[in-house]
Amino acid sequence: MRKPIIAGNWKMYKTASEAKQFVEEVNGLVPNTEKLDAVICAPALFLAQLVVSSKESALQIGAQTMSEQDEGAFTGEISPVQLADIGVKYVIIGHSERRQYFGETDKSVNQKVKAAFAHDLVPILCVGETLEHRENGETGSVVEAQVEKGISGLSEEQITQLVIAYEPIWAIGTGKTATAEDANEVCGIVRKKVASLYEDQTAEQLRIQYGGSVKPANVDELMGMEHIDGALVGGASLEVESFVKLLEAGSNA
Ligand SMILES: O=C[C@H](O)COP(=O)(O)O
Repeated sequence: MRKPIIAGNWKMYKTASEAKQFVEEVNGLVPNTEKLDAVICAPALFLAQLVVSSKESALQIGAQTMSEQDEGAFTGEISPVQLADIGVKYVIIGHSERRQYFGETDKSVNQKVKAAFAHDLVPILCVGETLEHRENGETGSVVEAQVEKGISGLSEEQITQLVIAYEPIWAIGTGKTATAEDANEVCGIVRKKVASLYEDQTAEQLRIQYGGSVKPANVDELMGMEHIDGALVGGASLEVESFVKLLEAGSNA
């Protein structure tokens, strides 16, 4: 039985006071922690404050990206050492916006995933195809390649702790959701790929999220699918009401 994980990705939204207020409101509304991992991945600027604000609750705080380096002359970067030191638990790695706008590659994504594990952060490794890939029938091969390169060199144990988020790029922020069946099919491809590289029981423990216009209206159907263990949520994680509804759906899945 895989524990569901609902993670909000706030991207570059909210001010410090809005972020603090959100977390304080959500704190008491996070459902049973035995049944769900609830995470907010906030802008780096707010992480330290939010770790403190969420201390008494089950809400966990994640970063949206990080450097693969522990330290050094890398202006503007934030290291896994620094994230772990302030109590951050999760980090999104290789989000399609990072790949598209900030030049992240499968190679750098793999280095970041390894660096996260080296500092006891849980990486949420993002993969997903463009609309063009999908229309050309390349979804499976594109996602398989991203998975294989992204997890290269990880141990069996690390795979059981890893989270992979399947996010079709054409569904991000567009209001277009993959059908639950299509999303499940690709998440199944991800699991099968991992099973071809690791033990079957390891692949069975891997948690796979779907991301792309997840909202209260479609989350139940998505969470009901065999290979979908959670959601990585942008827009609908920005409002307390909709985020809490997603958490409830996750804990009932
Ligand atoms: O990381 C989250 C995804 O990019 C999905 O964003 P969205 O829920 O706004 O479509």
